[in-house]
Amino acid sequence: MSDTILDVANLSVRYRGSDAPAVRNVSFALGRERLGIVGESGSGKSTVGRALLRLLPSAEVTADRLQLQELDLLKFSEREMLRVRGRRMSMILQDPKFSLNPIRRVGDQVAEAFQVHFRSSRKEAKAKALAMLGAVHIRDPERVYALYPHEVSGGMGQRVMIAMMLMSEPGVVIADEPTSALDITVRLQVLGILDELVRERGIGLIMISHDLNLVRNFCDRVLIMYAGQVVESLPASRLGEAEHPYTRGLLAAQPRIGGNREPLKVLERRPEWKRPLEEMRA
Ligand SMILES: Nc1ncnc2c1ncn2[C@@H]1O[C@H](COP(=O)(O)OP(=O)(O)OP(=O)(O)O)[C@@H](O)[C@H]1O
Repeated sequence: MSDTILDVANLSVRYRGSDAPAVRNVSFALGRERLGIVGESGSGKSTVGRALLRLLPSAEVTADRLQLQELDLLKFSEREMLRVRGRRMSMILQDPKFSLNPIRRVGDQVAEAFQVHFRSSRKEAKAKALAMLGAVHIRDPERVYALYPHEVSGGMGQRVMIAMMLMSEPGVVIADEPTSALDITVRLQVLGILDELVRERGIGLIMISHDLNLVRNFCDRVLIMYAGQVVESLPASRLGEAEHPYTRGLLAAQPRIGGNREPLKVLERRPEWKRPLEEMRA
């Protein structure tokens, strides 16, 4: 891993009115790499992503450290966070339809992302938006610029969202299930674009997913979350050597093409799985 872009220590989140914290003592450092956060539904993955951007008005968020390059985010007011969100750290969500304004042309929305952050002229923002639509491999940027969100396919919409997010040249991108609504060929194209962001633009990418196989093949490192905690953290290439019983259970429950035709294993959760690997070893 190269130099640290984002450093998180003991991040915890409790939603108001809830007895148990949704996220407990999550720590990690992100470099110019692809970091996967994987875990079952409700394990707290998206809450981590939203807490980093402080998009949780109905929750109590605490941490010992939330450092984004030179910025100490723990000291930032809501007003100061407005300049961090989208500018220094961005998020891509599963369904672009919820993030795009349905009554405005997609190109104007991409251009606006530039105008807002850099206070540029409309002409300059349009030129930059067209270049960025080209950079995410949209073949005819002029034509796509003029389309409305309902006129673009899911994969094209996701590329438009990535272009919009890149306009501000963020250092960290959080992608929350960015490809789960896409078919397999389009999914591979979008993953290819995200991969380019890391290799060519040097961003740090956090890929939130429930798909262990995707994370194993795409990411450099993986954090495994269970019941709000990171129970194990390891290089993606060494996932097969995972030791935590929950991770081992997840791996055993993966369907395999071409494997023996056996009934798929069902994951039976145990109370002791709530202990991270280090505690189990101690
Ligand atoms: N706005 C909210 N108010 C109260 N509780 C919430 C809220 N959002 C999430 N939770 C709870 O926090 C826990 C973690 O949810 P989170 O969405 O982070 O999990 P996840 O791992 O991302 O799941 P999924 O894969 O289904 O998105 C869950 O128990 C969920 O019910």
